Amino acid sequence: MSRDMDSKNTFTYEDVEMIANHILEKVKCRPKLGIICGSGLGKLVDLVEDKEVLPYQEIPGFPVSTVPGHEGKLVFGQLRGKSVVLMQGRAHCYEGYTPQKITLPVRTMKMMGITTLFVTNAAGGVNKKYNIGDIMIIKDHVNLAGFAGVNPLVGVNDEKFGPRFPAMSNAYDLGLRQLALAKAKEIGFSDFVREGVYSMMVGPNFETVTECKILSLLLVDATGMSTIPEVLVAKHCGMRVFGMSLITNVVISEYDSPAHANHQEVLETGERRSKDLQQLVAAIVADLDL
Ligand SMILES: O=P(O)(O)O[C@H]1O[C@H](CO)[C@@H](O)[C@H]1O
Ligand code: HPA
Repeated sequence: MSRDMDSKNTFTYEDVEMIANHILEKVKCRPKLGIICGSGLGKLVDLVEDKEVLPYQEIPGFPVSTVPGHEGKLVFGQLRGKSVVLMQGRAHCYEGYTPQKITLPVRTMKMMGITTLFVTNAAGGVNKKYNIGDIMIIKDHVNLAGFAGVNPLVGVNDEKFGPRFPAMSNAYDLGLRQLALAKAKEIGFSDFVREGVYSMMVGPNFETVTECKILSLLLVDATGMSTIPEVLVAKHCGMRVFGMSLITNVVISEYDSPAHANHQEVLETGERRSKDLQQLVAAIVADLDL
């Protein structure tokens, strides 16, 4: 397929179909479950057996992540007896990509037959009760980037993907959230697994103190720089969505505090909690109906 796809910022239905077929010609696996791994969470691929790996560079049009902690590979294989594809790393708008480009992999997964999407991310804890290392099951989001016009669904709408005005009141599937909470309890994780609201600002800077105070007033529990565009596109094309944030740091909400957020802390927390996250994802996937 032509590498012209790489310079595109928006993709037609036919473009996405071509990219999906290109991938399916290269791998034997035919998954129904897709998992996007957030910053420092790429070790989730350790759960996968019979791996088939495709670097994003080899997939026409796919944005290549430039951020440490995002490998940039599509990993197919078996996870607890189910065929899956993991995105080991994602691209973000702050890297200079359009919202349509960073969500191309989601539409491509849909076209490859994925019906359920798990999104994971590293996030800063806004809720004062949250501790570093907690896992937050996402029950809803506040699309702050969307308030500023950053939304992958802006533009001409092709009904073959989904409706012009998709509902978002049920973005994070209730059944999957209940399954995740039940599994967390079963494996003894209830003390550090919570349910809450995620928000996204474009980044790449971390939030100011006043911004953190505003997030709290907006009922946000954890904040990051990703995920929401992927969820919007996944829901638009009819996928079932489940989301989890690892609280890698707590946001700074006191003026004149000497502390500051940094990506190294984000990656270190991801590393420290990777086994727990793997255990929870494995337990959920084991009982998932696909
Ligand atoms: O959302 P993910 O990709 O997990 O990454 C989060 O971690 C990075 C900041 O440390 C930002 O990219 C933020 O979005
Ligand atoms: N803010 C925004 N994005 C993040 C954070 C944060 O505190 N931690 C990890 N990603």
